[in-house]
Order: sequence, then C-alpha cells, then structure tokens
Amino acid sequence: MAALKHIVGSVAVITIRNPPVNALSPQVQVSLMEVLKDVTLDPSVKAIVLCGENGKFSGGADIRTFSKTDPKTDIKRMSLDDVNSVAERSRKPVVAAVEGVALGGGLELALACHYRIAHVKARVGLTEVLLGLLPGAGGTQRLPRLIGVPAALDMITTGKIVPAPVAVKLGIVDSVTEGSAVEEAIHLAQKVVGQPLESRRICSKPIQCPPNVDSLLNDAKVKLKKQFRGAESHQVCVEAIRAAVQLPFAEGIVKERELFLSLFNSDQAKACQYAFFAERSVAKWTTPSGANWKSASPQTIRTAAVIGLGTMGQGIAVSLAKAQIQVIAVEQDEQQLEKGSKAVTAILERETLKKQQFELAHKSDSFGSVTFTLDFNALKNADLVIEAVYENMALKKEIFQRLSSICKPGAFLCTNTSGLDIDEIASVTDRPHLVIGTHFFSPAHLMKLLEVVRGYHSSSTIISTVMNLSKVLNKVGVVVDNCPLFVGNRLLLPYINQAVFLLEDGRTPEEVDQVLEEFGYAMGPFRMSDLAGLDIGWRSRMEFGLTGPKLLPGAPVRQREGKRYSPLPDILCEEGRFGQKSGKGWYQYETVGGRNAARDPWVHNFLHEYRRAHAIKQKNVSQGEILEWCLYPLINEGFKVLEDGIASGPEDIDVIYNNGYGWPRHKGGPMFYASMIGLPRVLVKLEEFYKNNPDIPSLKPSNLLKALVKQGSPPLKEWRSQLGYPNSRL
Ligand SMILES: C/C=C(\C)C(=O)SCCNC(=O)CCNC(=O)[C@H](O)C(C)(C)COP(=O)(O)OP(=O)(O)OC[C@H]1O[C@@H](n2cnc3c(N)ncnc32)[C@H](O)[C@@H]1OP(=O)(O)O
Repeated sequence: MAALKHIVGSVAVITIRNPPVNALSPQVQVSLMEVLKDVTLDPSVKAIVLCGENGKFSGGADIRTFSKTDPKTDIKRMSLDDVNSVAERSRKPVVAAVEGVALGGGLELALACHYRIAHVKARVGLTEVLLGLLPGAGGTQRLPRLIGVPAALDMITTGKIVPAPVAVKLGIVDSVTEGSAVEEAIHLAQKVVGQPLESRRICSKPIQCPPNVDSLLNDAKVKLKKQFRGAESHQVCVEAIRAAVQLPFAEGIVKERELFLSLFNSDQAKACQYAFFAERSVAKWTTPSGANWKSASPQTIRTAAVIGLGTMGQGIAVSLAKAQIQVIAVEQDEQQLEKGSKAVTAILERETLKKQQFELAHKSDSFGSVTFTLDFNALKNADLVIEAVYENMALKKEIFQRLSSICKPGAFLCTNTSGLDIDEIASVTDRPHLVIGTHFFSPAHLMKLLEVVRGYHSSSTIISTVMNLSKVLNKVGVVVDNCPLFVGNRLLLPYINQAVFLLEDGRTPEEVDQVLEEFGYAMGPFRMSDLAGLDIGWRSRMEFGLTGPKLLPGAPVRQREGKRYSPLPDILCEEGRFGQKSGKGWYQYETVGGRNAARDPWVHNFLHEYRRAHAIKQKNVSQGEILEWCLYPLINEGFKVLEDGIASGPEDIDVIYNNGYGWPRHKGGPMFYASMIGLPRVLVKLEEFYKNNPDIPSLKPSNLLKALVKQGSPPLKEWRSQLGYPNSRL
C-alpha cells in the first residue's frame, strides 16, 4: 500500500509511503484516494492527519512517470487534483503534518488540507516551474488565496523553497513545531473535531488583490522574461495566477489545467526534467578504474584552508564559512591579506544579512569562522587545503611542495585551476593520491558548479570527499578527468573562437550576443568575456606563444600552425581593454568595474579598419547560422570530450553547462539540445562548415557523432554504451 492508515483514538493517520521522497506516483494517488474515501466514510474516524513516511511529507508528483504519461488520457482519468478536492471537501478536519519537504504536488496536497503543522526544519515550495511546468493540482489557485497575490507570484514563478519559519510568517502553514509534527497534528485534529470547516477551505476564500494587480502581473512577466530568457513555464505560471485573480475557484482550476497541459509535453519541460535527473546522476560518479560513489569512503571536512585571497579565494572562503566549516585563509603579504580579509568580511556580512532577511531573523546556524594569516604553518591542522592563487604552474608547484611538508598526513590538497595539469601539480607532493583539482566558478560563493578534476593518482577517498563537500557547499560537483581546460572551458574555447571569427567576417558583438541571448544564454559570448576579463585568456595565449613575446617571428597575423586564428582579443588587451574591470572591452561601461554594457563606437570603428586592413570580405550570415556556427562546434567538442573519456557521460557535460556557463536550463544542456534537434542535422552542418573552413579543426565532426548518426541516432541515454560505460539511468 502506498498510503497507510492507522488510527489514534478517533484520528486516522494516513502516511504516504513511497521512498525515497514519498513522490506522489499514480499508484500513490490512487491509494491515497481510496484511504481518504475509506476514512471519510468510517463513522469511528472524526479527524484525519496526513503525513509522509520517514520524516518527509512529499517531494511532489513522481517526475519519473511524466515521460510515460499520456496527458490526453491518463491525466484526465485521475489526477492529484481529484485527491486534493476529496481532502478539501471532507467534512472531517484534515491536518497536514509537514516534515522534511512538501514540494510541488506535496505542498499542493497540504494546501488542500484544512490545517498545516510543520516541523521547524521542514521546507516547502511549489517547484514545478523549474521542471518546465506549473503547479497543476490547484497550487496556482490556492496559494494566492492563502498568502496573497504578490507572495504567491514570487513563489510560484521562481520555484523558491522556503523554510518552515518563513512559511508560517507567510501564512502557508499554521504553526511550526520543534517536536514531532505528526504528534502535534494529531493533537490539533482532536481539538478541532466538530468545528466549522468552511473558513478553512482555501477554495472558499476570496482572493485579496492589490489594486494594481494587472500591472503587478504584467511587470512580473517582463522581469521573468529577462531572468529566464525564452523559458515558457514562468510566463504561463503568471497566466495561471491571473486566472486565480479573475475567475471563481472552479473556473480557475479548469484554466490551470488547460495551461498545465500546454506545458506538460513540451520540449522545454522534457529538458528541465532531464536536467533535474542529470544533476542527480552525476552525484553517482564512477571512474574507468571502477572506483565509484558507493564504495568510496568520504571524510568529513571540519577545518579547511584557502591559499590566496584574490576574487576566487575570497569566494571559496565565504562558501566554506557559509557551510559552517572553520576556514584558515592565507596570503603572502600584509597588503594582500588586509585587502582579502576586508573583502571576505564584507561578503560574509552581506550573506548574513541576506540569510537573516530570508529566514526572518529566525535563529539559525551561524557561519564558520575565518582566520586570516600570513603564516603557512597555520595550515598544519587543516583537513583540506584549497590553493587559489593565480594560474601559474611554477607558483602552484612551489606551494604544493610546501604543503607536503606542512600539512598533516591525510590532509587533502586541492588546486583551484581552470585548466592546468593536475598531475604535474600532484607530482611535487608527497601524496599525489590526495591531490585533486577543484575548479570553482566566479563568484565562488554563488555559482553552483564545482568541476572536480581527478588526477591520474587521485584516490576514491579524495574524489568522494570533495564530491560530498560540494553538496555541503550547496554546489553541484561533477567529476571529470584531467586534460587541458577540463570539460567546461574546453567546450567554451571553440564557441568563443567562432564568435570572434564572426566579428572578422562582418558581424558586431551586439548582433552575436543578441542571437545567443535570444537562444536563452544569460549573456552572449562578448558580454560574458567582458565580465570574466579578457586578460585571462590573453595571458594564457601569451604563455602558449600564440601572441606576445613568445610568438615566433614571421607568424602570419591570422594563422597559427596553419589554423585560423583571430588576433582581435589580443589587440583589445594590448589597448588596455580587459572588459568590465577596465571599463571597456567589447563594450564600454559607465565606469571601471561597471556592469552596464553599451555599444562602443571605438570597437565598431576598430573592426571596420581591421577588416579593411586585412581585405576581409563581409559575409552575409543569418541569425540561425550565427547560432549554429557558435553552438555546433561547442557540441562537437562535447562529443570529443566523451570520446576521450574526459567526461563519463553526456549528462556530466550538460550539468556543467547548466550550472557554470549560463546555458538555458530549459534547453537541457548542449548534449541534450543536440539530441533534440537531431544528430544528423548537427553532423551535416558541421560537415558543411568544415568543408568551407578546413583551417578550423574544431569544425571537423567527431568520430562519436559520426558513429551515433550511423547507428540511427540512438537516444542520449544510450550514448554511454558507445563509450564502454553502462547506459544512463535517466
Ligand atoms: C504537475 C507536477 C507536480 C504536481 C509536481 O509535483 S512536480 C514535482 C515537484 N517536486 C520537486 O520539484 C521536488 C524535486 N526533488 C527535490 O527537490 C529533491 O529531490 C528533494 C528536496 C525532494 C530531496 O533532496 P535530496 O535529499 O538531496 O535527495 P535527491 O535530490 O538526491 O533525491 C533522492 C532521490 O529521489 C528522487 N526524486 C526526488 N524527487 C522526486 C520526484 N518528485 N519524483 C521522482 N523522483 C524524485 C531523486 O531523483 C533521487 O533518486 P535517484 O535519482 O538517486 O534515483
């Protein structure tokens, strides 16, 4: 039975049972319906308590069943909404005992109950929008009636999850307990037996609308359009709330259903649900040698050290402190230490304020302490060290040599690098098996992604420890193999190069950015490069002799070793245009460090002169071609990464792109996107591009892509078998 019943006095306690998160699968819904009807008819039962097994109310509808559901028949036959209305119409009081989580359909079920008691650590939210859907079991009609339109609009359109103390202030739950929510709910249920229920039925509540409700909804749509470019579900959620505002409850439910069905089978919903499971699947890492998440023994990190308090080091220190880890932050000179400590303290103060505001000053766990020091010996007690100095192999090796002699045996040594060789760094230590790459993304206290780069000798213990740490830091860790630039930046390189070639061929930064932003990227390649800093790539190209003093004399301006090369980004840097940090790059900014990119006539004039000087003929490229020209080489590199065994599956690449590179989640990730548009199309286009541009090797189609097309383009979940890995569980 998916819903169990036991009787306490005159109270029937119905427990949802579907481990691990008590998802409301169709079977659970049927079972709930039966038990609910049963107890409503049972004269000995005077009140009902609804709870979930193992301290979790419910993680919502069972997402895994969505792809197997035919919306035309299955959803109409039986839906969670039917269960909810039976609970709400019941003449016996129904109390929801919310422990753990009540998310999506879980919260919608709780909203249909007459009372809600939550454990203080419980979290609630209508998260459907993040799955490309809307709360289709009455959530869009009940929540605005319960907590008002503005608060409901915020929660429903963002999928925000709130802790119980916030939920009680908002009016979502009636009270919070530090003890057992089930006991408390039984107690309440007994107390309210016989009391009138009409005022407790949210469906009967009149909706409180602010006078400017129309403009509130319209403004929300504009804001959401900017925040979630191209994503439909956020917009449709607003329309469902508009229905709540304009229509009586029963009609609103009909409209909600209609809007829900318009999203249910969409490609965007499929992409978001794929992204959800892909994130879960990367946690279950495995290495070619057979080490895996199940058999490894992760260690708990209580004290961590950060070396280098530049932008990355600051963010990493804050991230650790926010996770209640004690941090030792080390710098090499007094001035850097003072600058770094001021920055870390300021960010931590802002984060504390945010946390307090969010939790409405409810007592909450404080952050870990951060000790700032110049003394390397202070690292001797650290469980784990993250070196975050700038990208210079010699400097990193010198630090790791010192760490070997200072750190306690067993301490884990991590290097925050975006592409340097982990094995070379590990080779200078006394413990290569305890060395690993941790590629954080800036700002490190906010960005979700952590690329965990295993070296040749990295043990399963360090991999699992860092993967566990990523969860503790509220990040998504993805294990990848060691290769130049790892996974994320390796795919980024051809994408950026292609975008720059477009400038040579006659396009402008604004035109290219617009196409990629309309596709859904948070920022186009030029805006993003300005944000990241153009000097980073420039220094690395100088290091590799592609430009600057190490460049071989006589090298053609637009070629390196016979391959097409654009010196445009180098010239910008030579002009002191490093992006936002210098107030100018591909765009101009209002001030040094400014955020608002504006068209820069200097850049346009410079591009014009450059094309004239090199006699480059302008090409007519459509918006669709700009998109394919930039994205297909990125996807192609993804296939090469899979071929090389650097990422263990397409999901890993997609999770990296969704969480670290601003890829629109509603397009699933680059590999998922390729599977949706069709591998043959990607292959044909790459072949055409490569034929016309044989001097751009990244356009040469990967063998894996060709092999998959030859096999009839199997679904993404079967690609792994081509690589010798077991197929995806998705
Ligand atoms: C219409 C649509 C309606 C009415 C809906 O309700 S849509 C679903 C809305 N619910 C959600 O968006 C919640 C999704 N789940 C989560 O946010 C989290 O899983 C959690 C907070 C519930 C638990 O987090 P955590 O403890 O970290 O565990 P995992 O995330 O690793 O999950 C454990 C396994 O449970 C599977 N899972 C989680 N939620 C669902 C679900 N709603 N349906 C099906 N399966 C779910 C998850 O995939 C993990 O399983 P494995 O992948 O490890 O096998």
